[in-house]
Order: sequence, then C-alpha cells, then structure tokens
Amino acid sequence: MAIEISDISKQFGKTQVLRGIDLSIMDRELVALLGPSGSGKTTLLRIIAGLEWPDAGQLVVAGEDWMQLGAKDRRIGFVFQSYALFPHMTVRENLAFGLTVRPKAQRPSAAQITSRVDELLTLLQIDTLGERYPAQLSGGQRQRVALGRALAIEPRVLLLDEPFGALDAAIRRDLRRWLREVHERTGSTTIFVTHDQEEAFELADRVVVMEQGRIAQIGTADQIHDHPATPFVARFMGAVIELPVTLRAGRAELKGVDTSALPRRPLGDGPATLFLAPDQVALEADPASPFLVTAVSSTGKLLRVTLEAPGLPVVDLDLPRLQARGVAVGQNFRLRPLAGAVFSAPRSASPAGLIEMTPVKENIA
Ligand SMILES: Nc1ncnc2c1ncn2[C@@H]1O[C@H](COP(=O)(O)OP(=O)(O)OP(=O)(O)O)[C@@H](O)[C@H]1O
Repeated sequence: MAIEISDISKQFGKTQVLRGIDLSIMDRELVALLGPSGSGKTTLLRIIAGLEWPDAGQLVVAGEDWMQLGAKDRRIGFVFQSYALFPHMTVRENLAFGLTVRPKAQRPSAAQITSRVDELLTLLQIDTLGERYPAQLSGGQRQRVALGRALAIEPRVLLLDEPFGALDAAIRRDLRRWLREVHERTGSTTIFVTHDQEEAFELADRVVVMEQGRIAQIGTADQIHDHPATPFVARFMGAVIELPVTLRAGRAELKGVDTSALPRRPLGDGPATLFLAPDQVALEADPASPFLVTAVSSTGKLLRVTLEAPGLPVVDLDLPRLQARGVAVGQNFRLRPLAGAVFSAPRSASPAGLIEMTPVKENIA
C-alpha cells in the first residue's frame, strides 16, 4: 500500500508537534522514522494508525482517503514497545485474538484461524511456545508474539513504535534481521519509529529524520550519512565536532586541519562550519599545528584524544589504539578528516556562544 502524507500538522495544547509533514511511502517499503525524543515520530505514527487526528493535512493510502476512516477500518498492524500481550491468554490465543474478534461476516472459520496461527508460529520461529503464557516468555519472544499478533490480521500497513526498545543489544540485532525477513515475506508497507540510528539504517529502505515536528531529511543510510542536509542532521549523525573554517574554491581551510581527503564542493567562498565525527579524523604529527594534545584516555576499544587550539572549541577524537600509537600529551598534531560536512555559516555568535547557520544544499562528504 502506497502512503501519501501531505501537509500534516498537529498541535497538543500550545505545543506544535507536527509542522506540515509531507511524506510519500511506496508500496512494500520499509521506512524508519528517526529523531530525538519529542520530534513527533510517535504522533505521526498514531495519526497513520487513526489513534490520533491531525489538525490539518491529508492521508491517502492506496488511493483511499484515510481521514474518512476510523482506526478499526484501516486494517493496520500496530506494535508498541511494551509488548501489550494479553497475560491470561496463551501465545496461540494471543495470535488468534485479532481474527476471533472480527465481525461474524468477516471472521475466518475456527479451522482457518488455527491454520493461520500455525503459519505465524512458524514464521515467528516460536513453534514450540504456542501453549505458553506471556509471563513464561523472554522479552524477545514476547515481542515476536506481539508482532505476530499484529501480522495475524494481514495488515495493509504495519506500524511499529520502538518495537525493540526494551530489549538488550544482542536480541535487538537478531530481531532486526528477523523483522526484515518477515517484512519481505509478508510484503506489507512498514513504518517503524526508533531513535537508534543503527537500527534505522540497518533495517529501513529509507530513513526519515525528524526534527521538532518537521522532516529534516529523507534518504538512504548512505545519503544521510554522507550528505546530511542540515547542521542538525550532521550533528544527529554523530558529527559533533564543529570547527569554524573558511571556504575557498570549495575547500574548507583552517590552520592545523588538512582537508585534502574531503572532496571539493561548489560552495561560495567565505566563513563556514566544518562538522566532523570523532572517529572520522586521523592525526599527523606536526609541530607547526596549533592543535595540542591535552589529554589521552581509554574508552575500552578506542582512545579518546583531546586537542586544544587557541580560539577554537576543544576537539575530542576517538581513535583506534593502533592509530593513536605515539600520540601523547604535550605534542602538536594536524587533523586530517576522512569525512565531514560543511555548511556555509554567516555566523552571528549569540550570547550563549551558539552559532546560527544558514544551511546550504551542498556539503562535503
Ligand atoms: N496526548 C498528548 N498530549 C499532549 N502532548 C503530547 C501528547 N502526545 C505527545 N505530546 C507531546 O508531543 C511532542 C511529540 O511527542 P511524540 O511522542 O510524537 O515524540 P517522539 O518523537 O515520538 O518522542 P519519543 O522518542 O520520546 O517517543 C512531545 O513534546 C510530547 O510531549
């Protein structure tokens, strides 16, 4: 089912939670809504589900106006972070529930329901757990059942709100892979909410990055990672080091920073900000560089190297141990970014020292 969302806005009291969301999702696509807490992800999902109504905007699914349809007529599978299983029902009964409560005319026969539940138990790889109660399941197993319950009704659209949020990292990874397979086998159009980048990029065909009720960027993992559309997206993707640079002939220039590994971009000359991720910068010994190592500490796998240069923000890098060999406090190093983004920056320092920037389309990857 293709989903067309146009100009959807939503306000709760005085808080504008969604500000004109436009989003087209293709039939059978798997899309992640990614963004910080409070950016409006869940609200958008609930509007698609019919659990919330927008103040303005359109929602058309497979050519049908869903603003005219109540939640129960939308045939949606919804999975929440909290498993929401019925505790007094077995796994089988939980899976069958959505079918047994259908109006008589649409209800499959008992035999059909049994066979559908059998199918789901196999698909979910929980064949042996059918007679157990939710309390007798692990978190990962419960979440599979919750997903199975959502899939039982053969939903036209599957919506998941932080479905693996409460599980530990290893189980999350397993379930992700498994969800991707389930998605491909069932062919449903799927939207899931997460604030975990890795989860979004690993699972989704396209990721929608949300910021304060707006879409900041839509794209594949590579597009968003390599070409963040705004400073917000760059920061959100982990490029938390911000250095004031001067753009000349498409190249960011700053004493002590060698940007030759970054491609030139067709940006106008002038002041700009270079955004770098702490693990995307190499160090080269250079006594003439203003960047002085002031601290080195271990974070386990990586070494955290702190550098300071007069008049610049403190730079914390995370280097693989091997790469950081020979890096010691009191030495000067040149920064050599391997990736980064640049945004032209007509800077006007606010009293808090924040920098206001006008995002430009092009940036360095
Ligand atoms: N029913 C409600 N009444 C009032 N305010 C609400 C309601 N639901 C959500 N909000 C507010 O709307 C904003 C967006 O909430 P939403 O849950 O959509 O964000 P989110 O991006 O999903 O965040 P999170 O990752 O924390 O779940 C928040 O400021 C929240 O407090």
